[in-house]
Amino acid sequence: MIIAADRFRNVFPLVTKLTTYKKISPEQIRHQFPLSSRTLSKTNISITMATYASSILLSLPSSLNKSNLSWKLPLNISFPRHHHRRRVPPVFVIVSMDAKPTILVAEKLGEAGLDLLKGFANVDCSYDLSTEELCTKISLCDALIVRSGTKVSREVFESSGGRLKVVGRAGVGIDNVDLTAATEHGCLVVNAPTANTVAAAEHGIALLTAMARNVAQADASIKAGKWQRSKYVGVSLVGKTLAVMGFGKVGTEVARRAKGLGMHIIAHDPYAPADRAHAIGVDLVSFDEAIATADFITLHMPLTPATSKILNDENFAKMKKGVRIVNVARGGVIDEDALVRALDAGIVAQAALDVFTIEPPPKDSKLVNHENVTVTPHLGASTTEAQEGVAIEIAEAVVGALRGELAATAVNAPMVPSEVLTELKPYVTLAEKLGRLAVQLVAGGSGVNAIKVTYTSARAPDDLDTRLLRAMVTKGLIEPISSVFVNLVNADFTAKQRGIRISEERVILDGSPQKPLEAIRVQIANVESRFASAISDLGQIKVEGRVKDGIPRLTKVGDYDVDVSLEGNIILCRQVDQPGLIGIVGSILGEENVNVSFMSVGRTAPRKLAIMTIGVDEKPSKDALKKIGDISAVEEFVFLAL
Ligand SMILES: NC(=O)c1ccc[n+]([C@@H]2O[C@H](COP(=O)([O-])OP(=O)(O)OC[C@H]3O[C@@H](n4cnc5c(N)ncnc54)[C@H](O)[C@@H]3O)[C@@H](O)[C@H]2O)c1
Ligand SMILES: O=C(O)[C@H](O)COP(=O)(O)O
Repeated sequence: MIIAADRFRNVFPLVTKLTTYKKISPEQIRHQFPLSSRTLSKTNISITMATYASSILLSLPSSLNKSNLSWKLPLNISFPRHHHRRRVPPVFVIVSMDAKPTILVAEKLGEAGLDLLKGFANVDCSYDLSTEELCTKISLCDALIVRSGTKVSREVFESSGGRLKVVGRAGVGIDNVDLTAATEHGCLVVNAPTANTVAAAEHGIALLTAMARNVAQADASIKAGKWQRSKYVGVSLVGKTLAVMGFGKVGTEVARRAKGLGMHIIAHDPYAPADRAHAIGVDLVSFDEAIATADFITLHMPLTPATSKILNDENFAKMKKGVRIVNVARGGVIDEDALVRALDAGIVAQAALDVFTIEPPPKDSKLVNHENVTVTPHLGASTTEAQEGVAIEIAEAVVGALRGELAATAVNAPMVPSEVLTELKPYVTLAEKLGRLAVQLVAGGSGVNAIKVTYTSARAPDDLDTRLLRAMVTKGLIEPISSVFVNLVNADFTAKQRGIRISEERVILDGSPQKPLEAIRVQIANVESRFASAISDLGQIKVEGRVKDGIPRLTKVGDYDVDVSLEGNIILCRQVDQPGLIGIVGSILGEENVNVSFMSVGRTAPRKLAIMTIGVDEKPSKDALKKIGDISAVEEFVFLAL
């Protein structure tokens, strides 16, 4: 008997000439035949002997030409001897006879994208799968496409048994995909970062106007048989100040549209170039100014450790009484309990929310049920047009990745030849951390657009491929301030898209070229710094590092020499060099139970200005940082997370 998955019916006529067959689904096959078996590889045919005495699973690789199959089964298989003794006819379970890969589409995808996929692969559209069902199916799939509703957890990668090569996220945010697990399982993750921008911006405007005119509440009221004209008097938008928090792709499009409504637009984005904002008549302002002057606030920043619950009790208290808030970014950027308190206190007059910390939110959520709150179920990207665009963008990315092409929207680390990686590993870490440090030294409102990376090395340029290092500097520069994930594949693309120019310079040293590099320097031009001492005499933020005994170390900040290992978090202080200061700072941190991993002082001359570098395992509280700032000898300081 031959048991085969339904999609191989096109080959059944061949088979049925020899025997009878029964159609069952791949899940039934897995269920019926435990496949924890050994795999034999013979020529290009892999044969798995199921542990079931009378079953054999054939898995024919996609490279095999079907017309070559002679059906002289069992080809190279020798049956377990007891088969013959017991005269049990063998059961052949055919799970893959097809030249095409299989793509599982686990959430609804636009037709144009599906057509593109179908031209290349077997496409299995199965929606609303439970985790168990997804884990069962995944072992038969080469690629998986999801939106934000499917959790692609470690369990999914483990269940794939190594077959899953690509996960495509049909949208921007990939918080639902376990990237670490994907990378560990050698699975590329790609997303579609641009096709839903306009849809998200339009939804932001829809919520803004619907909220201001009580559209949802009035609609519910009239449907409940009421006619409450005076209850639902709204507010006008024209002439009001709208603060756009996060001036990236979506924020910029919201700003453009709100200008057309006659609103006055300000924006806060520590990393957006001011000239791009000015070009559309928007002023970039500080966070505090934005929230204190706005009549309406619209959120468009990514969810990162720095933006998590950024709208909290403390910041609601700084807002104009009666402010109105729109969120189509991520639920986690608002402290939802604090928002309920601010609504009850009348600080926030209304809120319109598309996204929630937990999705779907609990039925009894006070926030969702608040009468001054308008909600939609994460619909920002849900227009026909955006979903067609996203579907095409993701289908092209997934097909390209399955073909082995480099993906411009890859979000996790690509494979790097192991010899290259082994040699460059500490420099890769150094490059990323220098990028992270440099961008955190930029003062809000400065914009980041001109970066220079200098490599000092005794190697000839041809013997040192700096693409990986440049990508890692870019990753360090962009990831702390964005929802974008950067790697070797997408680094240049991402930098260009954000208007960041990265130039490279090589300084060739005399001497032994044994070490790939002596030092890496990262400079950011045309910006102000949160830590003035980080500005070099050339007027640029400058950080430099070296690898010593395999450990990446920071060796220069601005024109000051320092020497600290790049791990944990760092507090940089500029102070007048004097005895006892290290002790004072140490005890402030000690009182807070913040573990100090190292302290080092680099000075220009005894009792003159010095830079103290303090490594801390935890982030000190605001109070502790303030106490450090209040020490009279401390002229400036900054906390930097690595
Ligand atoms: N509701 C939806 O369906 C929907 C659709 C698309 C995007 N989104 C979400 O919207 C957000 C923005 O998406 P995008 O495509 O514009 O991303 P983007 O990366 O283009 O823009 C994000 C901007 O936020 C800025 N930023 C970073 N940290 C900041 C901070 N602390 N304060 C202010 N600004 C900060 C960045 O510099 C960047 O310019 C993301 O969270 C994304 O997941 C939601
Ligand atoms: O991150 C995104 O692209 C948006 O939040 C849209 O998510 P969705 O594809 O689940 O609508």
